[in-house]
Amino acid sequence: MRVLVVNAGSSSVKVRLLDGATAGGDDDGFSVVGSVDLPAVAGEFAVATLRQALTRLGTPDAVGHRVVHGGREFRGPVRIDDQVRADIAALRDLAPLHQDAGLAGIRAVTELLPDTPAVACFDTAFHADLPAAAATYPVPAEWRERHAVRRYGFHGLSHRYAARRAAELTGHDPATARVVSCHLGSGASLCAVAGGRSMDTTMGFTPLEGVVMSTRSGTVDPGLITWLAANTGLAVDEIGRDLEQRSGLLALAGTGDMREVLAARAAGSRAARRALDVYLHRLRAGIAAMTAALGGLDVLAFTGGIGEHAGAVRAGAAGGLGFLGVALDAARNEGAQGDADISAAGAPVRTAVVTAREDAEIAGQVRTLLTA
Ligand SMILES: Nc1ncnc2c1ncn2[C@@H]1O[C@H](COP(=O)(O)OP(=O)(O)O)[C@@H](O)[C@H]1O
Ligand SMILES: CC(=O)OP(=O)(O)O
Ligand SMILES: [Mg+2]
Repeated sequence: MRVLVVNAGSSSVKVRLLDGATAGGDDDGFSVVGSVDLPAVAGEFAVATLRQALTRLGTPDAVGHRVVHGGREFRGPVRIDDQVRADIAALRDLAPLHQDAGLAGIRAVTELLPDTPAVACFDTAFHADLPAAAATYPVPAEWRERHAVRRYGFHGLSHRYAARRAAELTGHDPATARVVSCHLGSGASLCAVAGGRSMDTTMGFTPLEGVVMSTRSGTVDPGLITWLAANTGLAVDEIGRDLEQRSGLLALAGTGDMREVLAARAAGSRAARRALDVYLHRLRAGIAAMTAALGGLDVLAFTGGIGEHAGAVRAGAAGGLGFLGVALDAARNEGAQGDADISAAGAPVRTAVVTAREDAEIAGQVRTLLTA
């Protein structure tokens, strides 16, 4: 089955054609036939550009879309129809930038391929069965009941794939392994995975909670927000924008690009050093918290642009986690290209680098749903 995977992010759209006829392999039997990255402007992108891309890539049998928020309704992949599209749109207030991008992708592809079956695959679905202790905020019942306030979690497509792949790479059985998956891209979250199930994760009601990101703060004291609103004249939407777009690495180092942070630190920048120290402090704390949710750790997985390429970040995180049994082989860590086991010989916890393959995960879900 040839599946066109559309991963429409807030700043770019990645379109890939995968062919699932190839059996076996590292990515659920899907090989990438072609790939096109398109710019997205404010969540929209040109149908004409997409048409050109499709002409180059060829005709798919089915389409799979990454949709960030599935709310309470969507607990797994669904065939897209008018009702599903309306239900996805109704969730936009919960993650406006991400949801608008996903909807724009669905709209554009539907226009070009109206008769091709299309499936929505959700970032939140992997976390739909989080244990109540991890999913519940200790806030008034009316918030939880009337406004569906809970911890949803995100990056589920990436975590699900990375946890399984990291277990395989390190000689563990994915059906039983306890894996902490670290998706470190411009957005970042960690996930505690036991036997392929999400047991805890660092993002919550929105993709703002958790570890430090490129431009997002991650977790801050909620009292800070009420204090700012009461005392500074900043409007609530300005505070929200500042926490999402003007915080994180950008706020501390002047750039949200980890490559630039690492280069500036190497050149002696104190701001870059502190930004990295804060990033790693929170990352290690998050990994330890995820490990506690699992009652122990077999495999630590790094994925996403930073997780895959920033050996210094992996070393900085692992360096403080020896007490958990994590230890890296310095040469393997520095030299890692693509999927690799980077553990020190004899380390009781294995550490792996995994290329993020939301596309393979989506294609697999599309095939499973449409052939069921
Ligand atoms: N070689 C590298 N070294 C360090 N960081 C890198 C490297 N390559 C990419 N990154 C970082 O990865 C991040 C983007 O991750 P990615 O997963 O591609 O983003 P997105 O979440 O937008 O899909 C950026 O902060 C970028 O600096
Ligand atoms: C959910 C989320 O944060 O996605 P991204 O990392 O693509 O911004
Ligand atoms: Mg990403």
